[in-house]
Amino acid sequence: MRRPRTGEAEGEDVSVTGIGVRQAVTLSAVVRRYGRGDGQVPALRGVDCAFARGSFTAVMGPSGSGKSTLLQCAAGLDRPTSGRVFIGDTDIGALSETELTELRRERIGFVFQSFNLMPSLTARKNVALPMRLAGRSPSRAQVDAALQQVGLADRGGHRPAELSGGQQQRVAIARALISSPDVLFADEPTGALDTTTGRAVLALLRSVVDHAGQTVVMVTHDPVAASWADRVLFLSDGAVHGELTGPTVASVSEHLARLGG
Ligand SMILES: Nc1ncnc2c1ncn2[C@@H]1O[C@H](COP(=O)(O)OP(=O)(O)OP(=O)(O)O)[C@@H](O)[C@H]1O
Repeated sequence: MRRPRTGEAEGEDVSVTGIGVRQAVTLSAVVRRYGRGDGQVPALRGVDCAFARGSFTAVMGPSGSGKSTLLQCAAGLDRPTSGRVFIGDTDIGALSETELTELRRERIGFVFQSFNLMPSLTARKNVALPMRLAGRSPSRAQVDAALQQVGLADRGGHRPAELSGGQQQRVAIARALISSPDVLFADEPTGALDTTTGRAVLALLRSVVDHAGQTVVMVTHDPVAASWADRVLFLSDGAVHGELTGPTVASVSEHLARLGG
């Protein structure tokens, strides 16, 4: 079984000294409120956490606890109401929209539950699309290498409808990996998959960390999916409520039950 590697210690410190050196992503006192006045919803109430380079973390918690909001803020897809988010040592709140777009393109990959592939494009063209939209044409070899990494070297010419759900998600992961991002964020990547295909996607995320040294942060409701991670961070009501290193299905389920999730 996997175990957290050296340097990926329990209670990883969130202090400024670790930023950019050991941490791929750091959130400091992050608050995110939606809406205004009486209708305001505090989705995150002051979150401090960090994700070590080359680690796989699952983020869990009851529905509405702020998991997706945390991921969106960490990935620079949403801006916190207050607090700071660092990718490596870059404070992304200090970036202009153009700089943030550039940083997301170069250093961050995002995978969604619903794959979000273009139905009319082949797997190869889907994988190449973000780079093409950014005005760069990846080489055929680059695209094929990304498809190879997710075990779909022989499916490049297929359209999404000709692929299984698990294969479609692997194409989406190849699309996220083609720019060799430091961090891959995944929001319920196995939520729409059956157990077997979900396991293949989790094995792939695991190998992205173990073999490519990238950092994966995954939101999930599933204790089995979370048990593939090095660490589980629990959220409840917009705040961090504990973490587990070396999670097992049983320990994750027990912690979730205590949170009421
Ligand atoms: N765009 C939005 N506008 C208003 N409120 C929002 C918005 N997005 C999220 N919220 C609220 O913020 C809180 C946290 O939402 P979030 O989606 O981050 O939770 P979650 O833990 O990912 O939930 P789930 O497990 O159900 O997907 C919830 O109360 C939600 O209703």
